[in-house]
Amino acid sequence: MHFMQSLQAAWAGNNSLVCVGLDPEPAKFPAHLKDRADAVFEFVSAIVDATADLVCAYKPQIAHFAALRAEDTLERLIAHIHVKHPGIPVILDAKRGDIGSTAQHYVTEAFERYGADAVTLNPYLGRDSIQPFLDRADKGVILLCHTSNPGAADLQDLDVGGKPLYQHVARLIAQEWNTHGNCALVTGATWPEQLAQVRALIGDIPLLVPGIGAQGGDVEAVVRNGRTAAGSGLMINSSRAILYAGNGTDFTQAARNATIELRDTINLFR
Ligand SMILES: O=C(O)c1cc(=O)[nH]c(=O)n1[C@@H]1O[C@H](COP(=O)(O)O)[C@@H](O)[C@H]1O
Repeated sequence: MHFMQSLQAAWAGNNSLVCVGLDPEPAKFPAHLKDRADAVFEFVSAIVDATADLVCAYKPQIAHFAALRAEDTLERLIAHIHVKHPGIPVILDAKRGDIGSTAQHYVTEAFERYGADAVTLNPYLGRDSIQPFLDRADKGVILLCHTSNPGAADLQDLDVGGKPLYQHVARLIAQEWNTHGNCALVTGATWPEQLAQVRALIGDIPLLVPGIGAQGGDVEAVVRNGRTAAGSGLMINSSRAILYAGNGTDFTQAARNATIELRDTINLFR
């Protein structure tokens, strides 16, 4: 199924706008898992199995696996999600962006090697760097627009011809790059005003919104400023606040409870 169809189905089927970020940090794992040979897979797959009926997507972050020399674990994890929880889309958070000939290899990496349904990309090299991804109409192309970190303002808020740069990015993607309807944008939860500005520029294009939970973004402001007229259109990501909600033998139950709480809080404001 196409990414956008899977996302729509998961939004509706699970009545959830929650995206769980899969960012393994072994130092934070429960003690009983730490010494196990396959701890990373056991941890992240257990979190997935405990939350799959509560989410609209999963977002594994590639550096968290690569830094551990665990790319093979990432491949197995994505295959596990597809087999055990078919229909839940997987966003590979890789934030790629390079000249077109190299971008083609990143396309192969994301969609053939890892089997992701969507990938995060940095748009600042321009359209030709993104075109090989845009051409994959079945896959989601999720482009950084206004990121969640404090330094987002350094460049993304710069005035360019009377408007901040991020608004040019939003308009360009919505009006020119989204010809196959497979684009989404990243806007951080920590910048709710900018989130509202982006929503006003892009119609119903989906937004991936990281920055609630550990980064302190406000869920109500995100939903009110980012939802579509139908009360949807958002993939609200939380990683650490769900993954490490507990660190005992009941860590999956703690993650499940944190996900339920987030889903229900979001749904209050839709
Ligand atoms: O593209 C992203 O996912 C992303 C964009 C952004 O602007 N801010 C941001 O935090 N992220 C990612 O979202 C996740 C946030 O993790 P938590 O702060 O633990 O919920 C991390 O994997 C980040 O790499």
